[in-house]
Amino acid sequence: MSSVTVRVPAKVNVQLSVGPLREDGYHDLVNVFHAVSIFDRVEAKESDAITVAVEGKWADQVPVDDGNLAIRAARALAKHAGRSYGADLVIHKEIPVAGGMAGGSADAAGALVACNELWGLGLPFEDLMEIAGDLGSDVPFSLLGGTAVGTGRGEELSELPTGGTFHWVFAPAEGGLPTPSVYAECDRLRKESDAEVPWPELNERLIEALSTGDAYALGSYLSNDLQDAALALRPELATTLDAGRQHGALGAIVSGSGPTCAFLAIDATHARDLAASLTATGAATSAMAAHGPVPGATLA
Ligand SMILES: C[C@](O)(CO)[C@H](O)COP(=O)(O)OP(=O)(O)OC[C@H]1O[C@@H](n2ccc(N)nc2=O)[C@H](O)[C@@H]1O
Ligand SMILES: Nc1ncnc2c1ncn2[C@@H]1O[C@H](COP(=O)(O)OP(=O)(O)OP(=O)(O)O)[C@@H](O)[C@H]1O
Repeated sequence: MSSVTVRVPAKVNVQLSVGPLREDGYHDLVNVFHAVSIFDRVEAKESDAITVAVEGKWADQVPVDDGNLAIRAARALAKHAGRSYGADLVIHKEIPVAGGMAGGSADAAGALVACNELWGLGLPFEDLMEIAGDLGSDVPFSLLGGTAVGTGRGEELSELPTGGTFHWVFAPAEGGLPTPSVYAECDRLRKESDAEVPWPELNERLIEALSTGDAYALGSYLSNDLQDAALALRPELATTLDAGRQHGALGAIVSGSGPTCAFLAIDATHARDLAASLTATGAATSAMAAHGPVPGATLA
């Protein structure tokens, strides 16, 4: 096989509960991931070395050196297989960069699946999941897709049933937010308020809303413990969230570590209208309608 292409979705966190800071610098989470229909494509072509090129909407913001998560993923897979393999990776980028939608993680997951196929390794899904967890907390979910709860750093996943399709609008913000800075701001705000940080618990009502496909209930239970930190770093996001609510969003939330804002719509038509209103009124510079859940990294 001389070339393999994999399609990988973005995510939104419908519940992100952040526990106390651990000694290793991470936080224990209850992280309810939901994969949505904004996709990066990762193509792997036969080569002697591992290289990466990026094309598409956000290409100029993505590193093409060893810091690229797709390169790190391909290297980790070759190491696991115990041989020196090569692949020219081409990422077609649709997921906002440093936007809280796990774009880099998606590319890492895509590279794992594509190189596993290109190199004929035939490694089982569980092995890919293990390598994924070492690459980043969000990478295992990018492989799995659907809707799932992540505990630990977010890498220990259990799938969650969903009844039907949910419709979303995503408004990326100019310039990204680095994930470590948002967690650090969350810790700083907590220290300042001196309140005890509770152990994160799954919201059973949110799980019920997901399983019954009740968008109204899901909208009312959306929660993100990183939102205050993201808003402290980017106060203008509050205006975007308010505008979405005024245009009838069932819920409006910062996606993960932000700065992308996520709005839950009633149906596909409402999502299209909401996206159009957000951009027409200038509340967002761009807005994308999408739906979820969708599968994780899949051969195209
Ligand atoms: C905000 C989320 O996107 C929600 O899904 C994730 O928790 C972040 O996942 P990610 O980008 O894959 O993060 P990683 O690459 O594993 O970690 C980047 C940094 O985020 C912080 N981090 C991440 C995950 C976690 N459970 N606790 C943390 O404190 C740490 O400072 C870490 O050094
Ligand atoms: N393939 C990649 N795509 C995007 N960014 C990458 C990639 N590889 C490395 N990076 C670096 O990682 C940083 C974070 O990118 P990413 O798009 O994954 O953020 P994010 O969506 O906020 O992550 P998450 O939601 O998982 O916290 C970028 O600023 C970029 O420097």
